[in-house]
Amino acid sequence: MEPPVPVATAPAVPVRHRATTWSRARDAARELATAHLRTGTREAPVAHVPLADALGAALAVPVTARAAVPACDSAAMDGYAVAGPGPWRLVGRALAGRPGPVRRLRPGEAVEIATGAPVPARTEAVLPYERAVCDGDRIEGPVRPGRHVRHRGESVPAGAVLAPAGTVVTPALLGLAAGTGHDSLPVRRPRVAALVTGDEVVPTGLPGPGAVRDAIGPMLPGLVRWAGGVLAGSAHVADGRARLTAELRAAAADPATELVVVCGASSAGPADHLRGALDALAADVGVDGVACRPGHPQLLAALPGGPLVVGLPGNPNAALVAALTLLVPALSALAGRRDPAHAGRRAHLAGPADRHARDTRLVAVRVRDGRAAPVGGDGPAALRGAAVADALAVLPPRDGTPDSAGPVELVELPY
Ligand SMILES: Nc1nc2c(c(=O)[nH]1)N[C@H]1C(S)=C(S)[C@@H](COP(=O)(O)OP(=O)(O)OC[C@H]3O[C@@H](n4cnc5c(N)ncnc54)[C@H](O)[C@@H]3O)O[C@H]1N2
Ligand code: MOO
Repeated sequence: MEPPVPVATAPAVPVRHRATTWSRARDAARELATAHLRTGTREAPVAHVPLADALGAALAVPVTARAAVPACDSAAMDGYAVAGPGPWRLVGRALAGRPGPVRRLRPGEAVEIATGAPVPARTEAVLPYERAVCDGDRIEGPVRPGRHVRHRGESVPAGAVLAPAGTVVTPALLGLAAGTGHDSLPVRRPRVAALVTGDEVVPTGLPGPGAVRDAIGPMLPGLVRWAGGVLAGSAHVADGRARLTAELRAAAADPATELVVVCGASSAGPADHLRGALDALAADVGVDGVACRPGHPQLLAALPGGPLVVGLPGNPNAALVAALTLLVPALSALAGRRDPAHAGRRAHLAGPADRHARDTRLVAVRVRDGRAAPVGGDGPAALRGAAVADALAVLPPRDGTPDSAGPVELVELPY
């Protein structure tokens, strides 16, 4: 046990005033993570995961079609496969998934055929039922050569590149992969470990007097997955620099961990030990404070030879903003995919929202018809706004940025 922290004490570390601007911090997070990857210190191995588990992950390598689509020349309409000029004599019926009645057609012959069924060799066109005139086994109707026949590989030739590395696996990509013969996909999902700090923080139930229910831990699995990673573990850490240092050292020792998120302990109070712990571990701190509201005491560091560390403030909405500023850009870069939070969407503000003199403000908004209406409830400790918002509007600082009636940048919220 560590001795209790004296009530009146100097700050754990001196308050620093090196805040990075918000937009620079967001860009730096991606740059630092990309540079970190290049050093080869940590990179998630390529995992071949079943299709059902690949949704949302980023492709680690380009994926090519294992099979052509369609796999053979086939009918694009229900009707009659015909050869030569009409009228044609009906010689059988071909259904998808069953062997056809004849291997090849002779001029003047027709086979009744279902959409998707392989056409017999020498088929010149498919005559849809709607255009056919039938009299017993005699068929007539207008056709053009090649009409309503899908040729092998017409949609996807075998071996064609389906999607480049970094593509986020969507339902459509899952369908495409399955349709071209894949049962699994090669993805890269950086592993993230979380340390939730604070003696007062409890993980379940109604918080008793002086206790605070953990509101950040439950946000992390979704945030991490949205950015292309996987939250491999989460631990509660009681306040204390030695404890936090030990937990960070342990997390760094696991070679599978690429990023550690520390919640709380990020500010300048007597129990805020993150910077002290990082100093003890000789971490390289790349972003130390961000000029934004909420969320300014956030940081990004790299442990020597080990994972990146993102420090999120203890206030839950400040933590969410910080996660969108540093964690999501860094993690999506580690995953080799686009950043889902910063997609370049913009909208006009549809209500009053005060700018801060020196810091960028991030305001919870609902976006309708290109207009972003502030929803309120978005102070540092309040998640009520973000919980019902579509996005965060980015309000640049008043000082040095002229007033503008133009649209503001939006930060997407995870779902
Ligand atoms: N002298 C200064 N004090 C503070 C500053 C500052 O710059 N100078 N910054 C303020 C801002 S802004 C924020 S945000 C907080 C950040 O605090 P920490 O990251 O050090 O976090 P704590 O002090 O541990 O907690 C702050 C607050 O949040 C509650 N908390 C903590 N963890 C959780 C959790 N997992 N779920 C829900 N709530 C949590 C904690 O009980 C506190 O109420 O510092 C300000 N102070
Ligand atoms: O991060 Mo604090 O406002 O900025 O809660």
